[in-house]
Amino acid sequence: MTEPLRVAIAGLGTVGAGVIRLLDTNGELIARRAGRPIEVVAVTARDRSKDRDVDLSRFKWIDDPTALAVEADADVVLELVGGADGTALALARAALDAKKSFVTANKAMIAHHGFELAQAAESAGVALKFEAAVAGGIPVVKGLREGAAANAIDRVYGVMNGTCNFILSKMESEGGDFSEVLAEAQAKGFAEADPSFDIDGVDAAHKLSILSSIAFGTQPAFDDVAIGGIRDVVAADIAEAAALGYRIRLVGIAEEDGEGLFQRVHPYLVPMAHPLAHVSGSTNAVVAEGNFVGRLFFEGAGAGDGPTASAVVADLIDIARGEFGPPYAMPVTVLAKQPPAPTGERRGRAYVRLTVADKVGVLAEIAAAMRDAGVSIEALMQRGAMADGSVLVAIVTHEGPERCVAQALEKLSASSNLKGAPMWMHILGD
Ligand SMILES: NC(=O)c1ccc[n+]([C@@H]2O[C@H](COP(=O)([O-])OP(=O)(O)OC[C@H]3O[C@@H](n4cnc5c(N)ncnc54)[C@H](O)[C@@H]3O)[C@@H](O)[C@H]2O)c1
Ligand SMILES: N[C@@H](CCO)C(=O)O
Ligand code: NA
Repeated sequence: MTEPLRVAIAGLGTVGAGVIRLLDTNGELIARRAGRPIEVVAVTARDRSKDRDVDLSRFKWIDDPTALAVEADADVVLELVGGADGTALALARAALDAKKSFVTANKAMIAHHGFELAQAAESAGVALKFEAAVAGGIPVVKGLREGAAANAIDRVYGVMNGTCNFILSKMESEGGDFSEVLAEAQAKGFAEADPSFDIDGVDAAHKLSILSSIAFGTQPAFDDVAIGGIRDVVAADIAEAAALGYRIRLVGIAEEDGEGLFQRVHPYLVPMAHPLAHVSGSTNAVVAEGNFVGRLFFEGAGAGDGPTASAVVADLIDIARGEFGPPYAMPVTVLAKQPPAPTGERRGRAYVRLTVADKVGVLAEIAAAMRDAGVSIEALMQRGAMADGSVLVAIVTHEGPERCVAQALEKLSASSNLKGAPMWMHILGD
C-alpha cells in the first residue's frame, strides 16, 4: 500500500479523543477509501497524564503545541485545541508556514482568521479544511462548497448551535430550568469552554459567517453579523409560541439583498410547518436555497465526539486523496468584499413579550406606542398575574419594517408600567 498520510494532533479533549477512536475503529475501511492509511504520528495536549480512554503510548508526545507543527514528521496538522487566537492560531500559522496541510474544528478561529489562513494555505499550496467547524458532523461545508457549487445561493439559514437547541427543546418538552439544562449540555460535551459563546449566539455567528463566505463567495465578515442569544427566553415565551403554533429556535440567517450581505443570529419563532421547528436536542440543520437545485435541507448531529470526529476525518480523507482546492468555494483572490446590508427597511413579523403592571390603561399605552410607531398588531394575549402583581403581555405583529417595532419598544421602555426589559423575537418566514 502507498505511504500513509501522517497526522499530528493538538488537543485531545472531546473531539481529539473522538478522532483517535474513530481512526482505531474504521482505519482499515478508511485506508481502502482514501487509497492509503491515515496514521497519527504525534500528539499534544495540556495534560499528558490524563486518562482519555485511548492508548496514546503509540504516538510521539511533543509538549509545545507550536513545535508540533515543525517537529512532528507529519503531512497534516490537526488543531482541536479551540480559541480564536492564542495557541490555536500560532499553531495554524506555524503549520502553514511549514507547508503542512491544516485541519481544524475551530469555528472561532476560522470566523476571525479564516481569510488570512486561506491566503497562507493557497500560497503554500497546501490544504486548509474545517468541515467540523460548521454544524459538527453534517457535511454542510462540503455540501455547499462542492455539491451546490453550480448554484447561485439565494439564502442560507439554520439551527447551528447544539447547546442552545438542546436547552430550548428540553425547556419545551420538560419545562426544565435554564441553568440546569445548560449544565446537562456541558456534561454531554456539547458546550464551548465558555458556554456564554453558545447561549449568547456567538458560536452560531461564527458558523454563519463561515457558511456565508462559502455560499456567497464573499470575504468572511463575522463582525457584520447581528447577534442575539437565548438568555432572555423564558418558559412563558415557549408556552406562548406553542399556543400560537410556533417553536422557538436560535436561527442564523444570511442572504444577499442587492445592497449588501445580511447576516443575523437571533431566537426566532419558527412555524410548526417548517422543518426547522422539528429539529430537536443537539441536532443541527441548515437550509440552503440554490437557484437551480431549489431548497436543500441538511440535518444531523451538530456536536459531540463521534459526529465531530466524523467531519474531521472526512477532511483528512480528502487530503489523503490529494483533494486540496480552495477552502472556500473559490480562491481567496476572487472572494468579494461585500458590505453589510442596511437593516433600516428590513421587513418581517415579530413576537414581543412585555411584563407590565396590572392596572387600568396599560394595554392602551402599549397599543398607542405600537400605533405611533406604525406597528400593526395581529394578536395580543394577556396572561394572569404573577407573584409581584405584574402581568405578561405577548404580541404578534403583522409584517412591517423591523425598525418600527424597535421604535415602539424604545418608547415603551421609558414607561413606569414596564416591569422588565421587553423581549423581542423575529418570526421566520417561508
Ligand atoms: N465538542 C464538540 O462537540 C465540538 C463540535 C465541533 C467543533 N468543536 C471545536 O473543536 C475544538 C475542540 O473542542 P473540544 O470540545 O474537544 O474541547 P476540549 O476542551 O474537550 O478539548 C481541548 C483540548 O485541547 C487541549 N488544550 C487546550 N488548551 C491548550 C493549550 N494551550 N496547549 C495545548 N493543549 C491545549 C486540552 O488539554 C484538551 O485536550 C474547539 O475548537 C471546539 O469549538 C467542538
Ligand atoms: N458548542 C457547539 C459545539 C459544536 O460546534 C454547539 O453547541 O453547537
Ligand atoms: Na460540518
